[in-house]
Amino acid sequence: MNISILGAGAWGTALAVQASARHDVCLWARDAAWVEQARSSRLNERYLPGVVLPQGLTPTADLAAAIEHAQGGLIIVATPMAGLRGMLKQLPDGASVLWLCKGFEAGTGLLGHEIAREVQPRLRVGILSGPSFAQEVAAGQPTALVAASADAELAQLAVDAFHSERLRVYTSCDPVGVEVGGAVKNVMAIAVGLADGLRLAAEAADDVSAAPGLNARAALITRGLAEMMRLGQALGARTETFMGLSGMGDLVLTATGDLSRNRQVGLLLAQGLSLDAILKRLGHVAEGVYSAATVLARARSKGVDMPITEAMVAVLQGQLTPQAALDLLMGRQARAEH
Ligand SMILES: NC(=O)C1=CN([C@@H]2O[C@H](COP(=O)(O)OP(=O)(O)OC[C@H]3O[C@@H](n4cnc5c(N)ncnc54)[C@H](O)[C@@H]3O)[C@@H](O)[C@H]2O)C=CC1
Ligand SMILES: O=C(CO)COP(=O)(O)O
Repeated sequence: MNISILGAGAWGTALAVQASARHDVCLWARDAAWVEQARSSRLNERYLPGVVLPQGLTPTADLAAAIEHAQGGLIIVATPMAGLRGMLKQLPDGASVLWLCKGFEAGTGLLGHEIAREVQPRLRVGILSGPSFAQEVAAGQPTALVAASADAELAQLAVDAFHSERLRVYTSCDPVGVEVGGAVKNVMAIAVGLADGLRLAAEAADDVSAAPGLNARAALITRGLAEMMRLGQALGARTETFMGLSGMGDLVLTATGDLSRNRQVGLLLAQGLSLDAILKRLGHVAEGVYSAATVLARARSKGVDMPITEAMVAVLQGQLTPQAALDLLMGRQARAEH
């Protein structure tokens, strides 16, 4: 199959590396200088250091040629959420496209499939999501993904493209649930990072008496899942999706795995670094930073209570310290769990 991956960050590059073992893969980057360098070095030192780009993978800066290459095959949009709308606008009618980004669009508050409906309703669209750190996928470490689309043939095309002995690809007919899971887990990973970071700071100060520990981590993950499900149900998702790879699976991975950029944001905020300094240090996108406020706005418009998200928005906007956010969550009125 001919596959074009649009966006040569960590995740686009990792999937391109995997797929190029069996398919003819084009990897488009907007930076022509990067393409020149990648063609000669066969490396992506900026976004995925140490991973060799196989010969079956062709880096290109020519977007039209990349789109042409995937005619009758598959296009993967691998930009952050902020680039999705711009990419979809350039794709031809009838193209088969999946995106990898996880979030709500800042400003409009839309999920990917809603953006697609708005800008290019004649595309065949879906999402590829699930617990998957790019570095592990690039290294061929066992991973399971989910391809979600209302179009079952398109989800199957994703299986044909990426399913292998190292990478299992499940299908789902619930793009709404899969997208809500991917967006909300990023915000929860910031929250868990924040709590774990407060713990590390307390250990460094040799006073862990009331610091958040493993109990707090489990509570945030579980109550985070409850927030994710409430919002998903209000937006029309299927409940069982949140018990799957793109819900609980990705939430657990991102909230507890130190490779997560969103978790790192929380850990570093708890150390007292400014958000600007953290984003510079990461050098990669941390979608939760940009979509937390839109998750909250979307929840409020549906009358959905999302207290952890609300606290994270206040921390990210500098209105609450990490400790005050935790105190606020602990101080909420008692209520029934379900
Ligand atoms: N890195 C990972 O392990 C995973 C990432 N994702 C999601 O995939 C998306 C991309 O993540 P990464 O590749 O890790 O990001 P990254 O920060 O490593 O790279 C982003 C890439 O997109 C390009 N880019 C940025 N803004 C753009 C725009 N407006 N238009 C076109 N290109 C643009 C950058 O030049 C860079 O090549 C994010 O939404 C992320 O949440 C999903 C699963 C795993
Ligand atoms: O989505 C991811 C893993 O599934 C990557 O998470 P981060 O963007 O937090 O690194």
